Amino acid sequence: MSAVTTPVPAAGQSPVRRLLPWLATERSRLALAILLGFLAIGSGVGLLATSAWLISSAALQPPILTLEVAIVGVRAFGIGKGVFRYAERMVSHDAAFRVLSRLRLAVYDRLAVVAPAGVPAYRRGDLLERLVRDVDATQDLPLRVLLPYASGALVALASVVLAYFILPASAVVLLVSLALASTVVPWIAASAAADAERASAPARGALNADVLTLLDGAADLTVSGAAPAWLDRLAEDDRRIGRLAARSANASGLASALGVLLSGGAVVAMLLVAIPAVRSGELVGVNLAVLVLLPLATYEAVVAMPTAALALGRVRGSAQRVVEVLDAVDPVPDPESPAEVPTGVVGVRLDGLRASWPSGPEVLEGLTLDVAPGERVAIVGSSGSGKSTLLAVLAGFLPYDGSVRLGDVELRDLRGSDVRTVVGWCPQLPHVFDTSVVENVRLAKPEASDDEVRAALDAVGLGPWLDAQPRGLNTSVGDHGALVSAGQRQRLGVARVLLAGHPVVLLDEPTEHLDEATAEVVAAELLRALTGRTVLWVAHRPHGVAALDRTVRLP
Ligand SMILES: Nc1ncnc2c1ncn2[C@@H]1O[C@H](COP(=O)(O)OP(=O)(O)OP(=O)(O)O)[C@@H](O)[C@H]1O
Repeated sequence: MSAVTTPVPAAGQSPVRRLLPWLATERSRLALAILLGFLAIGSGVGLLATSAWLISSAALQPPILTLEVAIVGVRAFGIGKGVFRYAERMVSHDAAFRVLSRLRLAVYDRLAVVAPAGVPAYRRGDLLERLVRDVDATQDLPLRVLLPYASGALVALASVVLAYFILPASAVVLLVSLALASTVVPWIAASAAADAERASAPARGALNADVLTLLDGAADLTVSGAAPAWLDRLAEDDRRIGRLAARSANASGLASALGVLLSGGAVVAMLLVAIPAVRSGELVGVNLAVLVLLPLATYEAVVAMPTAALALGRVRGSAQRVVEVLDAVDPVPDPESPAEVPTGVVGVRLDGLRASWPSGPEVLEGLTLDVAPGERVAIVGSSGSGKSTLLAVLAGFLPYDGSVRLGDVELRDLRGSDVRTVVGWCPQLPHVFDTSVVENVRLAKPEASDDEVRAALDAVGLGPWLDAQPRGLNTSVGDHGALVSAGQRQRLGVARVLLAGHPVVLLDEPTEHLDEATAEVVAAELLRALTGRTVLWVAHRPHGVAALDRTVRLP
């Protein structure tokens, strides 16, 4: 289960709203970041306004003392702008990364809970893209959407109030221009790029999936002459992402142009309002410069809003893909009050067992079988008859109807993690990690000594092969076992199960890739090492099976 506190998302909400509870976990840091952002942009406005006043006043050559406060103000605002911006960046990124790490852990946790049968059927590269890039993209919600909008709106409001006190009519000019720049311009930008922003995350997922397929299947694709077609497909994926990025960039450029037009227009409008006010004596002359520069300074508060609107579209696309993983249904939920784990040598009893894969047809249709404690049973049957499915049920990865008892305990009454302390499973194609032989086997029992690992490897007949390797136990197996044969890879998986010492052992065709003579020897060794444990051995071929206690045929 999760090691961190993660908010429970309410299903049915929009994907972006589903992220808000995660943001709320960092609300104090985010509030501080908004305040610092306000002070940073506010210092910029203060700097320009004070400078304008200072320059205008200095032109009238007053006694220097009357300018002292403004001179200090210019310095303070100048320094404050940089210092506050730096502090805002530190605090906001700290908060965003904390949220991000919680969200990523929640996604991992979900995948760990629902795996393997409940992992959504995305292509591998696409799932990777969701875990990495899409989770990363959600940091834009606090950094590029929430903060610019919140601190920008505060500064805009403060500037309008300042303008009001200098000349009420100027506040209206400023308010209209800022309102247009913070609502209409972002809306235009977001509308122009909406489709592109929504489509960019799935397009990246497709590219990633295609790259992985090409890399994984490079040899087969090259031999079958299909590689050029896949390269063309990648090029098309790439062009599609390029087109989407160009549409976003065009929208962003359009927003910048409109923003410049608006701020320029506001300066002209300010002049039109302020000059008559100076003539009529309503406005002190030196404040004219302040009012004219105010829209330019305040523009910094709204300049990020179109970008924020575009970022929101992007976040929406990515959040949707992250939420889909978070919503993946656990096919075998843990019971509310789990039963005690059975101890000692455990038998397995199936009574009317029915099981299927999620959204697939029923594979096991009422299987009954009694395996006594310590008995070793071969499970045979035609391809697709459900042998591996039976093992997946026994390992607690698939839900079932009927009854499955481990010792005296019904399997569905146990926690999944408890089931797997009793039952060890070596699948047909065990995963090997790109590390040494010893580390690949030791992951089943991290505290095992080299001698224990070696004994397990001997029991699966890998002793002579290891003796011939210059690096022995430290021999590397390569990426996906590229440096070992299929039979060796299979036996590394079996050695893992042997080492872990589960009372019930499920082996899915452990001698599948071996020649007949080797298969007989390995099977005999293996059965010796498994003495005293209950074994269900799925087999296609008869090698070694004769030495088991009995054979059960699936219909
Ligand atoms: N991970 C899975 N997701 C969905 N369906 C699956 C999955 N694994 C197997 N199936 C389906 O379950 C059925 C039984 O498959 P299973 O692998 O249990 O048969 P098997 O007897 O072990 O076959 P084989 O001898 O060829 O390994 C098949 O129709 C298959 O399509």
